[in-house]
Amino acid sequence: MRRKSHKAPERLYDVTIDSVAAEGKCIVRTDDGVIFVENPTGGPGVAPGDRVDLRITNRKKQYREAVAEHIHEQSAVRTEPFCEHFGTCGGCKWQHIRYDEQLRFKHQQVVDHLTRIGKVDLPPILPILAAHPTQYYRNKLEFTCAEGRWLTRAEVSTDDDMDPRAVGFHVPGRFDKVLPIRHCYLQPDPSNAIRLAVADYAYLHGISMYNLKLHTGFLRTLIIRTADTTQQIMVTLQVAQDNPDLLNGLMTHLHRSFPEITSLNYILNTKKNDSYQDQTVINWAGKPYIEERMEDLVFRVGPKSFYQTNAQQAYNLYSVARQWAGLTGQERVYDLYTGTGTIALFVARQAKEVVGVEYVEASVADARINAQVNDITNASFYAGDMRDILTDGFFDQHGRPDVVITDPPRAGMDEAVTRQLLRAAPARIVYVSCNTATQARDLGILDEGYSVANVQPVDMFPHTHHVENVVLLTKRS
Ligand SMILES: C[S@@+](CC[C@H](N)C(=O)[O-])C[C@H]1O[C@@H](n2cnc3c(N)ncnc32)[C@H](O)[C@@H]1O
Repeated sequence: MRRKSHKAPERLYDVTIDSVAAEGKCIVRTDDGVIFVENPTGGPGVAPGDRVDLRITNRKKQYREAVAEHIHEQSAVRTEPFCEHFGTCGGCKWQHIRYDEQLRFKHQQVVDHLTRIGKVDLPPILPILAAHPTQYYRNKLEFTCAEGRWLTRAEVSTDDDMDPRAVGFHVPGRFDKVLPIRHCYLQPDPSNAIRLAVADYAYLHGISMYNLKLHTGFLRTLIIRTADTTQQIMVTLQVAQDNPDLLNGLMTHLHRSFPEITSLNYILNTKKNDSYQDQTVINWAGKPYIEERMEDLVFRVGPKSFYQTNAQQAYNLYSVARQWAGLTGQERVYDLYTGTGTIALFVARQAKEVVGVEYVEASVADARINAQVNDITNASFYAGDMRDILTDGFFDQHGRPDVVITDPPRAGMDEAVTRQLLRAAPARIVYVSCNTATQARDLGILDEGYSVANVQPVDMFPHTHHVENVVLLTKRS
């Protein structure tokens, strides 16, 4: 019989957190190697400069992982978290770190990745573009409805009055557990009021929430989109059962309580999971889309369309990309991973021609509509996996690019795509990235033909570890 080992977990006492590492973890460097310290849900949350006791939770060949069990002294980079859900919610995990320090850490992360992973020659990296405001900056939030225990109204004070219905975010790592949110600092008004109205209405009218384990219940998700630039608001409810009475009651309530909602929709999803990209959206009231403005452009955003979630910072980022594209009106620009074509359309008036490529067909359809809505006739969009579509034949058919703007997902570009860009040999490549580790890897390959001429980090998501980065590459002669 094998005996269970009861070895005491390894602990380190009174160590100082050095800095932040990838994915929002912190790092401690010891003589025995590095330790990555998690900021666990429900834990105290650590910050660089804290003096802490650590419990090792995992040992790997190259590093160890740990959680902080006790904080002896708090670092000067700390500030008071603003949200009551800090430590339990998975969002805004850096709100205990001062914003100027968050920016410093993000800037450092860009420098570290580009130098250590990319190993390319770099010009001085520009100061990171800070976000203003740093709260209520998101234009889209998706809440999950679930059975929970939560007070719906301030005046309810006894345990018996507690609402068993939650509308909030998934508890990190738990597909079936939802954290009821009272006030979220991510999306502007009336986002909180709409979410509370749905939870209150469900409570008062006995509407059940979908149970992801038992597959019972009615309300699944609530998606709220707000467009700061036009003040339009879209609400989409996802329900699991075809029950017109329940649905119409709730929709009528929202419609009357929030006349500012310009697009009210629902999705009947009877599948076992909440993903709705393959489901039909029914427009219940208002228009089936909202509009965002950027300079003289109007973008239609449907319930399933992708649009950058921080519209103000997206504008700043696109402006950098367009400036670095160096357009004179004579260039053929390729916008790779174009989504709904926003970057392509943003640069189109200053280019001879723009070609956008993206693999989500619905996004390509949105891009074409947005080109029409804005009277842009020199942009064309094609659907396909970048690796398959960006062939020599494609370039022969649509013309070689003078400039490429590329904005891949977190995984970066497939190596075949990166090599294809080397072969296509545009004069400039503007590489927009939401993951500097994969961007750095790709820059290492592009180094065969290109020099890094400029680097601009952009903070799109304050109080998270995420950082966007724009890199200008110029062809070596
Ligand atoms: C970071 S988003 C960029 C969106 C767009 N540039 C914008 O600013 O709104 C990345 C886009 O790449 C698309 N994508 C991901 N993998 C792809 C692939 N293998 N081939 C083509 N498109 C892909 C995604 O659907 C998504 O729209």
